[in-house]
Amino acid sequence: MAHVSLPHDAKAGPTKSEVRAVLLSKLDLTPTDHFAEVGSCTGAVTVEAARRAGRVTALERKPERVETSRKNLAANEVGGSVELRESEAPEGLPTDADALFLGGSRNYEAVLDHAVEHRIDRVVMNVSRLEVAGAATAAFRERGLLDEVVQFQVSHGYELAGATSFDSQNPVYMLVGGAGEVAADGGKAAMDDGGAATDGGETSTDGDERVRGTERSPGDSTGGGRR
Ligand SMILES: C[S@@+](CC[C@H](N)C(=O)[O-])C[C@H]1O[C@@H](n2cnc3c(N)ncnc32)[C@H](O)[C@@H]1O
Repeated sequence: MAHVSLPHDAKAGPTKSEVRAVLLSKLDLTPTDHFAEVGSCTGAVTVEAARRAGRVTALERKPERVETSRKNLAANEVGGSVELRESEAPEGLPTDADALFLGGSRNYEAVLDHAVEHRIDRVVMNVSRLEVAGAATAAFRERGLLDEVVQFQVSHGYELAGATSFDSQNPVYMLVGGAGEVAADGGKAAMDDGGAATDGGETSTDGDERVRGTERSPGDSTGGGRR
């Protein structure tokens, strides 16, 4: 897959290429998918998504960043399948998306409500701030959306005195899940379970809260996992 070229920058973003690689593996986009994005900013994720999904609807609340997205999409010869909307989600979100990425966190609870209401199959949110990560994790769990919480940090090597040292990027918290299998009760049962699980670990045998995940180690205690 071609490199993403970003000749136009914004005051935020881009989502770094290694983070995008993990994000794209979680979103698992196919040519039949309609992908919705909250916070296109530089358009780095939008470009990669447009190369994989059949349709992309990308929202950005700041008009100058919509322009930046538009120019970077053009620089990567991506366009036809992408609808860029200047809008603050959940306003402007499509109701028929198969996958949703929250790159911006404003109104994220209402955005997650939209995902539940419209049964969006894959939902991923990237967070860099610790407090927001905690609150967003709870919001995913309360809605029965949470499959995985992934935290990672990328460092780039550089040469120092004939050896290799590293520059590290900020840690990323990636919340991964979806509403494709949320029960008809709107996730209420999962919410009730979540209530039990957020009691400071008192109900957990190993003091370790676990989410419904797909790739678990043998010692993991919870079952289920959608994919
Ligand atoms: C960290 S940047 C996203 C970076 C982007 N993924 C990229 O690669 O350039 C977050 C962006 O989300 C936008 N944003 C935050 N909340 C939003 C919302 N509810 N609706 C639309 N845009 C939002 C911000 O204006 C900002 O441009």
